Amino acid sequence: MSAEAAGALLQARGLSVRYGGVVANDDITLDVGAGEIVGLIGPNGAGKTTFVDAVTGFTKSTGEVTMGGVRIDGYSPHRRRGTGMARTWQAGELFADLTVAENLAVAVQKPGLKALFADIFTGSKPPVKTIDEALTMVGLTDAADRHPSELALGQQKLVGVARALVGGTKMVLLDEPAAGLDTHESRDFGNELRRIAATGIGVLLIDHDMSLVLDVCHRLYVLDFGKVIAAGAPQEIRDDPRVVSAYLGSAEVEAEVDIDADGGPAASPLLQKGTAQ
Ligand SMILES: Nc1ncnc2c1ncn2[C@@H]1O[C@H](COP(=O)(O)OP(=O)(O)OP(=O)(O)O)[C@@H](O)[C@H]1O
Repeated sequence: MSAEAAGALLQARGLSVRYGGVVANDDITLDVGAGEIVGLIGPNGAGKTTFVDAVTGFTKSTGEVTMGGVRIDGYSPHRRRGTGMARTWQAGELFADLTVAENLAVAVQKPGLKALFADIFTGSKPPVKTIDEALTMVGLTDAADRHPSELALGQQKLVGVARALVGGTKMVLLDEPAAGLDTHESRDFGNELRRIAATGIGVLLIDHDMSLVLDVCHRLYVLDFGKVIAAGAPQEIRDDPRVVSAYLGSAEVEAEVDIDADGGPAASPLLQKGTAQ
C-alpha cells in the first residue's frame, strides 16, 4: 500500500536544493508512511544526503515538507525534531567513553548551557524509560551499561539507530547506517529495521548495500543527478534499465538482468555492483 493511500507520515513535495551552480535536489516528491521502510538510493553524489539535510532542516531548500499533514518546511531543525522526525549522520560515530545508555541520553539532553545548569541543580535525569524502549526496539537491552568498543560493529550501528529513536520518534531518516557491515551483520540489521517499522515508525533508508535495501524496503526511490529517475517496489527497481545504467554507467551494463527462478535478486547487476561506494 502506498504511503499516500495510507496517509503519509512524511511527505516532500517538489523539494529542491541548490549549492551554487549545482542542483543537488531537483523537484523531489517522496513520501513515507507509518510503519513503512522506504529506500532512497542512487550513485555517489546523486543527492541522497542532501535530501535528508533538506527534510530535517539542515540545509536550505524550496518546496514543501509535511509531517503528519503539518507543513514544517519553515521550521528550524530543532522544531522539526519536535514533530517526531530524527536522523542519523553518515559519520555516526558513538562516544567511545560513554556507555550505550549514555550515548542515547546525549540525544535527549536539552541543548544549551541553561539546560545544562538546570540539570546540574535540579538533578533531572534523561527519560530512562525512553532509552530502555529504544534499546529494546533494536534488541540491545543487555548492552545499556557496556561501551561501544565492547559491541560488534552491527550492534554499534544499531546503537546509532536507537539514538535516533529516543524521544518520541515517529520517523527516522537513516543515512548509510549499514556501512561497513558484512553480509551476516547486514541481514541482522535488516531484521531489526523491520521490527522498528512494525511498531509503526516510518523509516527512510539510504544505503549502498543493495542486498539490504532490496530485501528490507517496501518501496524505493532512485536519485540520479538530484532527480528521482525511478520509484516503485524493489523488484521493479532492480530490473529497471535506467537504474542499472545510473549505477553502473551505461558502458558497463552488459549483463542481462537475470532473476533467479525463485524470484531472488541474486543475479541483478545492481547486486553485483551493490556495495560500490
Ligand atoms: N555543502 C555543500 N556545498 C556544495 N555542494 C554540495 C554540498 N553538499 C553536497 N554538495 C553537492 O551536492 C551533490 C549531492 O551530494 P550528496 O552528498 O547529497 O550526494 P549523495 O547521494 O548523498 O552521495 P554519497 O552516496 O556519496 O553520500 C554533489 O554534487 C555534492 O558535491
